[in-house]
Amino acid sequence: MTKLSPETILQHACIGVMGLDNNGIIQYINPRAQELLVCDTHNGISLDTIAPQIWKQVKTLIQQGMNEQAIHIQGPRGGIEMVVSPVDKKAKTSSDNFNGVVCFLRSHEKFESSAWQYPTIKEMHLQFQSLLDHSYYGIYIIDGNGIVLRVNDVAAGLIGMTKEEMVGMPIGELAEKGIVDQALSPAILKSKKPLTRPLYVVKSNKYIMASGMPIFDKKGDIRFVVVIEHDMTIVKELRDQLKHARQVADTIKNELSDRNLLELKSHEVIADSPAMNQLLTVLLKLAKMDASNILITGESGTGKGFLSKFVHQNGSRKDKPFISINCAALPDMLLEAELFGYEKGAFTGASNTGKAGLFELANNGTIFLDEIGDMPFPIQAKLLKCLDDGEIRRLGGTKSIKVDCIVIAATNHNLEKQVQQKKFRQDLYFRLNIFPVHIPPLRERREDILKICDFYLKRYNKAYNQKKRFSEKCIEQLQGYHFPGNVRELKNIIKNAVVIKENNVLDTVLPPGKNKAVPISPPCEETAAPPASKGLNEEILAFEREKLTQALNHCTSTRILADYLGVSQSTVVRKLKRHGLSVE
Ligand SMILES: Nc1ncnc2c1ncn2[C@@H]1O[C@H](COP(=O)(O)OP(=O)(O)OP(=O)(O)O)[C@@H](O)[C@H]1O
Repeated sequence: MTKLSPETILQHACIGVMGLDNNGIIQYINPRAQELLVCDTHNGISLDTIAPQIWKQVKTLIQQGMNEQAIHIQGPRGGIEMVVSPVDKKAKTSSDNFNGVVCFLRSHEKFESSAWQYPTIKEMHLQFQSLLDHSYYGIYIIDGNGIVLRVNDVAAGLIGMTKEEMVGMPIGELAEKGIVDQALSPAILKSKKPLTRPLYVVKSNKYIMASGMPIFDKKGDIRFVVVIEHDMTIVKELRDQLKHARQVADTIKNELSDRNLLELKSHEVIADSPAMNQLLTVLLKLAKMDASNILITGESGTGKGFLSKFVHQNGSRKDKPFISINCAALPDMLLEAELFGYEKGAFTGASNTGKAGLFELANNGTIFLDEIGDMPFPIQAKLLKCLDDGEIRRLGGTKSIKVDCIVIAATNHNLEKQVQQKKFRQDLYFRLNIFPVHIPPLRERREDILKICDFYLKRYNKAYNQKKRFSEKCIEQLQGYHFPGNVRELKNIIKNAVVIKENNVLDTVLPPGKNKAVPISPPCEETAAPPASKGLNEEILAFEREKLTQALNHCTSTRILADYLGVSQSTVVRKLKRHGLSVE
């Protein structure tokens, strides 16, 4: 049997073997090592001269007093794995103790093919591949030049391509070719920072949330970028559905509030004109917002008191008290006592138990201050304090009482003018005028006339068991009339006709002399009344006085008197004052 010498074995070894002394002088190099390093060097030559980069690494290991260690180096023909093993293993801490090193060299190519045979590597690879293949997320890896190295099925599916099509392609092409709406990985390569972006894949019609993380080498260059993608299409669909559902809900809500409005209108508040519909919408909003300090202006009979109740009934305090007071109807002292209450013995005639004021009674509810413009100046100051502090003090009382109520004030006066004339406090005006609302006179919203006529005709027909209806001529007259007394006047005209007229067809309902259409009528402010001769004025005043005196025989309060005469309470109070009359 032929004996193989160590030399022969090394000459035929399939791995490279090289022995170096501590200075890098090659003591031995076998043919395979020469092949890998591409040199036909003989012993005695420095490794530094043939492969300076490799020597640099080996030298570092020697200087560090290394143990056996594998390093990966770049040889002239590709990557090489080199296991560097010190000759004197006992001495590990200093290069002085080494007797040189032995290097075992193997090409990466060979090493890789055999590495796959190692169970641990096989296992690791399997785990990595499973991770990629079974991930819920799309994952791909690109190198520092943006070339796709690996991609899983999910990522390829999200883009609408196969894995094979994607591997090796420059990732920038996805955006360049319009497959996705914007680039992520090229931006990461440029900024060298992690980045997350929503992408839309035009090709597959998918919405993706993609996050990329750059991985750096020791020099700080990007070695590769790992991108993880999440399919957001379902989320987007759900969001769209939610948005749609919200829109539907909003529409329903609006429809409901419109219906509420209609419902309310159909019960009591009649409005057909755009102006009134808009006004009701505003009032409804104020009611829902629990807004206080609403100032309703408008001519007498336009519905100021009526709409203040509408606000109360549509607010959160609808089950709490609604207290109304006409500020023009009482003398100063009495008005103050009514509004703020009094303690026993506060004034002559005061009840000896004292009395709560209307503000106290309206607590948690609404107080409606009608004819606020007629409120005496000294009481205005007290009201202002009450609005500012949210508390009142009874007449003759010493302690403050907290009150919380919605305040709605109304007037048919021009309050601004009254402020200029120093008849109304400016600070109170500002305080009350936070939500100003103006009700237009009926003649400026003629669309409402017919509806109001219909509504009250039905109501009074039912109440008085009648079957009256308007003739066309009558409707024309009503629509042409300028209604200085506004809705109140119209309501009274209809009531009168239903009760008094014999014929079921109402041919004319307007009082004599008023049944001619007035084209565009002037406002009904007292100041705007047509000038009359002195004689006529006197006649009217005398007639008024007589009517009032007669009515006073039947009526015990200004409210009853107002109802009896078909005018507002404030008008009655004003006229009584003018004639020096009073209710007993
Ligand atoms: N939009 C409306 N729909 C139905 N009825 C209405 C409407 N507006 C007002 N009215 C009726 O008209 C009458 C007068 O309304 P209201 O007393 O509220 O007027 P006002 O503006 O407060 O008058 P004044 O300033 O003289 O006190 C009430 O009987 C009310 O029912």
